[in-house]
Amino acid sequence: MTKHGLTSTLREVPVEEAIGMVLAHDLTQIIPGQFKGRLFRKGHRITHEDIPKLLDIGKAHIYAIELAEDEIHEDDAALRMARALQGDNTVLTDPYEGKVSIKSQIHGLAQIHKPTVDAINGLGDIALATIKTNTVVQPGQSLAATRVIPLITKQSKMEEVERLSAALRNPKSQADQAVIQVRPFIKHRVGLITTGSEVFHGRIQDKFGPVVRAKVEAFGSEIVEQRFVTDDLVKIVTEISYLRQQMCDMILLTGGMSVDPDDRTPGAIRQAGAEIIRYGTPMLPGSMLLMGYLEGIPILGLPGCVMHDPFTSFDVLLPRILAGDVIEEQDIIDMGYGGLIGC
Ligand SMILES: Nc1nc2c(c(=O)[nH]1)N[C@H]1C(S)=C(S)[C@@H](COP(=O)(O)OP(=O)(O)OC[C@H]3O[C@@H](n4cnc5c(N)ncnc54)[C@H](O)[C@@H]3O)O[C@H]1N2
Ligand code: MOO
Repeated sequence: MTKHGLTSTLREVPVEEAIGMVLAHDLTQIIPGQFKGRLFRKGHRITHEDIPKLLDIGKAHIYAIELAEDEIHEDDAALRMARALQGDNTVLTDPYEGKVSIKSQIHGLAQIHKPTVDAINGLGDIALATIKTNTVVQPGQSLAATRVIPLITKQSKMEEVERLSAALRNPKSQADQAVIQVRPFIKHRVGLITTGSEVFHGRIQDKFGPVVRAKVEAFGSEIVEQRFVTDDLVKIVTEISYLRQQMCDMILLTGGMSVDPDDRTPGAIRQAGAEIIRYGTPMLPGSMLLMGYLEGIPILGLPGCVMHDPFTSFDVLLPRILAGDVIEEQDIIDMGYGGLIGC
């Protein structure tokens, strides 16, 4: 019995009979003047092709580990864990040195269930490292890696990982979720309203529209129409109604979001009948952003920094909305912790 409560034993085996067995120690090869290093590492599972290589370094016998009934090799354990964790739009790498990576197959939004990740890492002997939930990922990007710390571990640990993962699954319901999955972006028809008399009267060129358009298009959605309007509450409300009639399924307004007398945008969004989730978002930059819903469609007031700063509260909310999340007040509150980007 080892400190991990294992009962596996060491056995001396002729190499010809060792296929499929697990090497109990590193094996070093030395070719004078050319190479000195590890030929096989401890834990390697011996294959048919290994036999001549072992005979070449003078090994007629090796020490192999014989697993007890309730034990599992690190590679099998890592794979079994990864299979239990993986959900939609993910692929697994082959196990290597007790590690399996879970990667995204698509451009989408990573969804990682933190309470389950924490519970798994609480079990001991196994490590599950993940990226943060709601991260935008590209095809091939790693989402998580599982690793078994000892060479051999108890099957019961894997059963616990499978039990924790299965507890989240509910295939017949909307709430069905894997511990690690990626959601695709849904194509939205976005309407854009650019406020500001200086832009409307042509005193300055619109710099906001191109920035917002590029961000929306990066997720596969489109700006179907951009409307320009002065700092007039009634006129802004009229433009919101117009875009609603054009069957836009998301409305964005730029400018006029702070405290100057000409900042009419938050008032207009309210006047249009939107439910305001939050005006004021605890992130810098992006603190003056307004998140609301108008007849169920997302409506956002974007402050000036969205045009200027590369990453703001808009870059947190936009991918979530386009992946189909309905933003609640708690989501906005949660953005403050870690939300100081620089301003
Ligand atoms: N006393 C306070 N002042 C400011 C606050 C505050 O809380 N209290 N917040 C600051 C923050 S944070 C931001 S962000 C800005 C918010 O700006 P607004 O959204 O109100 O933007 P505007 O005042 O309309 O314009 C700011 C600036 O950007 C130019 N602009 C606006 N739209 C366009 C466009 N489409 N193309 C080109 N340039 C544009 C505009 O001419 C102004 O120069 O407020 C801070 N102040
Ligand atoms: O809302 Mo400002 O938008 O933080 O720079």
